[in-house]
Amino acid sequence: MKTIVFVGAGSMAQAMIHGWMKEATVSPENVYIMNKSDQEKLASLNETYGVQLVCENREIVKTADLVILAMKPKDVQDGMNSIAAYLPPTAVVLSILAGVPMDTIEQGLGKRPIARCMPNTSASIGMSASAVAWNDKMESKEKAEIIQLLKTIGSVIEVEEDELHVITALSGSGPAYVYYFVEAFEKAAVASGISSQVARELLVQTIAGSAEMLKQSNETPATLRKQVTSPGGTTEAGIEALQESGFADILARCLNEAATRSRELGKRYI
Ligand SMILES: NC(=O)C1=CN([C@@H]2O[C@H](COP(=O)(O)OP(=O)(O)OC[C@H]3O[C@@H](n4cnc5c(N)ncnc54)[C@H](OP(=O)(O)O)[C@@H]3O)[C@@H](O)[C@H]2O)C=CC1
Ligand SMILES: O=C(O)[C@@H]1CCC=N1
Repeated sequence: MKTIVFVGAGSMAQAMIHGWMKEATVSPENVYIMNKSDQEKLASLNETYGVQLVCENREIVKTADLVILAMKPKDVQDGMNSIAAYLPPTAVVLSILAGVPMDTIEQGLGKRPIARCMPNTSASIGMSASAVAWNDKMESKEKAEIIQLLKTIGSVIEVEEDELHVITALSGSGPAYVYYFVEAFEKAAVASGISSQVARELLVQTIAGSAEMLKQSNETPATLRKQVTSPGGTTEAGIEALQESGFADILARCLNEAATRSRELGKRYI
């Protein structure tokens, strides 16, 4: 995959570019970026990473080996229209759009090898949890190249396309839930007399440590939770408050609402 063209250079494209440049996976001379109108963002990415600008020179799309669709779902048709006439038949397409099915992309850009991936913003530090699905045109060599690219920005698992709605709700949106959790806990700690600095430092390390425990130990989350929970102790009191407040139901609702939105996005922009 020598020449890569990003159609849409926003937050997620930047996270991926940052990850690739940090790991020197891709050479910046081979990465082209385009936006709808935000030239300032393009100039800033050019200055920071040395990546190239498509600008008015759409001819460059003719040299693309890999095109990454990274605009918002509402812009998918415009974005595809802007490159369709230039896209060579050999180019592979990787979409990171929430909800939008590969069928829609095949209709806009022709039957060709297409991958649909759901990364997350932790790509910028090489910690994305990415899931990827393929259409039936994708050959194993192209799959391997895309997996290799995705591995340099974090972990990758191969899934079926219809699983991506729930995955988008879980790990695509997931960082936002964790940040919201930290915001809420920090606010509660400050209200209870701890400084936000102390609360943040302890919370962040607690999350990082717990994530590592989940990765490194062979125990289930429930067993690890029980190891913290002394009978009649503080954790038990805290967990009871979560249970009485319907915490598990709240998270189930969060996941369902986000997955439903992903399905709706897919239908809205066909
Ligand atoms: N943010 C996240 O955490 C994640 C996002 N995603 C998916 O990634 C995609 C991008 O999200 P995100 O980076 O947050 O969005 P941003 O709004 O930050 O970036 C979208 C970019 O697309 C550009 N764009 C819009 N229309 C066109 C067009 N017709 N041609 C070329 N470029 C265009 C915009 O340019 P301009 O500003 O000029 O309009 C903008 O720079 C979405 O589909 C989202 O579902 C997936 C995983 C995680
Ligand atoms: O909120 C969104 O729609 C995108 C998809 C996953 C994360 N951000």
